[in-house]
Amino acid sequence: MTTPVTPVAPQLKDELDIVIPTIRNLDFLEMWRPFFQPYHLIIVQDGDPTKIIKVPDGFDYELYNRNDINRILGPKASCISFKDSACRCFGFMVSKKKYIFTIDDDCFVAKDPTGKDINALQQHIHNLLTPSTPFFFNTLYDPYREGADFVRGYPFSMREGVPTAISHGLWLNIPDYDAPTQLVKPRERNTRYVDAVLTIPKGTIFPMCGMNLGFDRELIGPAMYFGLMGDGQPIGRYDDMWAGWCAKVICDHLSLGVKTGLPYIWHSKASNPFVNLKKEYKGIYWQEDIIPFFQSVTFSKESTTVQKCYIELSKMVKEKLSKVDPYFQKLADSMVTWIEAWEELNSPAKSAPAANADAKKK
Ligand SMILES: O=c1ccn([C@@H]2O[C@H](COP(=O)(O)OP(=O)(O)O[C@H]3O[C@@H](CO)[C@H](O)[C@H]3O)[C@@H](O)[C@H]2O)c(=O)[nH]1
Ligand SMILES: [Mn+2]
Repeated sequence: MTTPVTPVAPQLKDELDIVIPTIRNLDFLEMWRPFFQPYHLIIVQDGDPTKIIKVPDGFDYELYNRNDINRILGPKASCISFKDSACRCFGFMVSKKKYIFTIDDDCFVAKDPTGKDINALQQHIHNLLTPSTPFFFNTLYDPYREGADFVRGYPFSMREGVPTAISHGLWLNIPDYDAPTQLVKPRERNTRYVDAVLTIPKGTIFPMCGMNLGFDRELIGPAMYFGLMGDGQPIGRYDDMWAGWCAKVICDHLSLGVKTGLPYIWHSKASNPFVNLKKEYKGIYWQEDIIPFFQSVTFSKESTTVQKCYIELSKMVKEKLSKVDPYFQKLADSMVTWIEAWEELNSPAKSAPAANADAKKK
């Protein structure tokens, strides 16, 4: 008599939301169906709210357009960008789950060197459920991976690692290049599959790309604000970068880990480099001042939570970056509005369904 096999529920099935910003369509979900269907989707529809976005049958989702964002946040909706992928952070705010995976609608399932489809979500879950090693570099890469370990000389007192807050995945085919690089290398494609996951060392910031990204919302969610970008703003396509710089300095202060590397997705659309140049050119020269600012950031010992760090950081942004451009005063204020909105939607007092009651659900 064969013992019945109890189906194994997909890992973190009820603890993870998949957040997708879209101004196009969701046809890409068909390819991800085997990996994504068990999970709840939060779709943030950007652009014209009267446009109907078709969600393929069989997916459990909630969808928010600009009207929903305005209705739910009221005046605080001013901190959520319009006409930029930055709008995705609204999905982070309304989620009630511990983990988030966010992916762009032009990212598809990639194949590993053996030709096997890569379950990017599963790899992000592994990255997030295993510790990081920001204080001492392990030369054999991820020591928590099957078939790897800490190398000789790695202090045993540090082998427990720290909780992982962010898992940053990469991209085959169209790499995440800035507009100038896209312009000079229009046909360059990334074909290199590097089979590694690395912890980004403490004290090092990095360019976080939002198109294939996982994070622990309870550990770092309030820092994952994608800033004021797109319509009405002097800058675009620095949404994920801004969030990455803020999140990393806060992770360093709170002893949380950030990993980069596997999983890969297949990025299919090269956005228009001329349009991108117009969106990001200010960021390209502002960042020469922004990076030294973040490298100099230190938090007070009173900043013991992400929210407290973020508010302290907003004050530093206002004080030290406003001389770069008045935009940073507005951004600093929006950072505070973001935290206020986050607290409003996520404080225990506010019942979870209320925040999602307005969403189009299925
Ligand atoms: O106004 C907009 C534009 C786009 N979106 C949605 O956001 C993602 C990314 O859009 P796209 O693929 O066109 O952008 P890329 O140039 O490939 O990548 C940039 O986007 C960020 C990474 O996510 C980062 O700034 C760059 O890497 C898609 O899902 C679009 O539908 C939008 O919502 N609003
Ligand atoms: Mn893209």
